[in-house]
Amino acid sequence: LLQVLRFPVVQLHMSRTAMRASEKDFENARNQLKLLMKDPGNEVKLKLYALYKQATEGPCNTPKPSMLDFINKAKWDAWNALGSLPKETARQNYVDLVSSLSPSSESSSQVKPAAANEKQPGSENIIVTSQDGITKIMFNRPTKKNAITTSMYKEIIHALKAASTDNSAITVFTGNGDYYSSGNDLTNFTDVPPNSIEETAKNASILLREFVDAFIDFPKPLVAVINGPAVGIVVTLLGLFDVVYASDKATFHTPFSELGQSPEGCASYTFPKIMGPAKAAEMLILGKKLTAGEACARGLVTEVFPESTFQKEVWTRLKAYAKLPTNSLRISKELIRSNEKEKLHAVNAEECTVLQGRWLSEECMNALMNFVSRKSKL
Ligand SMILES: CCCCC/C=C/CC(=O)SCCNC(=O)CCNC(=O)[C@H](O)C(C)(C)COP(=O)(O)OP(=O)(O)OC[C@H]1O[C@@H](n2cnc3c(N)ncnc32)[C@H](O)[C@@H]1OP(=O)(O)O
Repeated sequence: LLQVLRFPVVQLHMSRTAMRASEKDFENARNQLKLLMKDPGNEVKLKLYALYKQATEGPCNTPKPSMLDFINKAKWDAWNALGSLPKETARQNYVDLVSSLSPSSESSSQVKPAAANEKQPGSENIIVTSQDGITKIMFNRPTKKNAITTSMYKEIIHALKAASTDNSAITVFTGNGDYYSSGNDLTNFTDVPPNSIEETAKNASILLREFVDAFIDFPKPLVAVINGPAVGIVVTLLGLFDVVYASDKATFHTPFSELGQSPEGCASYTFPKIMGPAKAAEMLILGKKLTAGEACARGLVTEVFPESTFQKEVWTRLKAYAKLPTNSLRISKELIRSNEKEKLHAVNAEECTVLQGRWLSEECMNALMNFVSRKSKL
């Protein structure tokens, strides 16, 4: 059986290293900043200040300046808004932001704040655009029902990091085509040499943990615009979103037991909190597929719209929300979420460890074989 399932050879360690800015990258970014020809404007300068302080000193720890001390108050607010963002993440965000200001930047997942509806170079499966105060991250693999490949996980991590410091007020995930997303691309796990299976499962677990961490730490309002059916990880992640709008043709399915797997995306913690343990078990253990209306009644979805008016109504509303004061949006989100962060990181770590074991189980391998041989469709 192990020889039939050949897992893909992926270089997750490499990418992980690449995502973490070193002290040297940080120092280079500081020098690069001094060479900037154009003033990036006050908003960006405040972000740079806040990220620098967070990266070097950690969370804001100085007394709040008086209301009349406008400049120091603005700086303090910007730093304080970063809450408990880890030093490492702040350092990476600082490097990303400086890199996005440099005209010579060639970063493939850089979000260009002013560029409306522009595709990221070299990244067709995930399209990131920024317009009207909204950064939109779109799954764009409609022929495969927007299934998420290994490289798409990495691109999303990068896009979230860039979006956390760009000029947008809110960040929105949606799907292109008839599906929101069919979840993990099952072929991620079907083309690996037998002697690399354990290492690949370990690397996948590391990548998954980093991917979910990026959602837990995301500082701005995160909105899901669920245009169609959603399966697996894109459903579990919804517990980490702030608002979920769904078309009435959307469905929500977490068939983990059928796949020999177990919940991820912190759903083992967020779903029982959102809908109560009995309803959560029905989804996460028994794999019950919900309609959009049912998901809304359980509190997983904020509001359901008729498919005929879904896009128009939702985007009109989001554009209006994106005009709200950005610091206030962040601070309110921080208040709602910060108490949970430590717990969520611990849950994420535990879920990834359990899944790593599941991916090596015979139950999981049989399910993947069934998918590949087209014997099973959910
Ligand atoms: C770093 C690793 C992290 C891992 C994190 C773990 C996450 C757990 C999960 O996300 S579990 C959920 C996994 N997803 C599924 O189990 C869905 C599998 N797909 C299906 O059941 C069906 O395809 C469907 C119900 C989504 C749609 O069925 P339909 O009959 O309408 O369409 P097709 O089956 O013909 O699909 C069209 C083509 O798309 C390919 N495809 C769809 N989903 C996936 C997928 N998840 N992985 C890989 N490929 C997928 C499908 O194979 C068809 O391709 P083809 O045209 O080349 O045959």
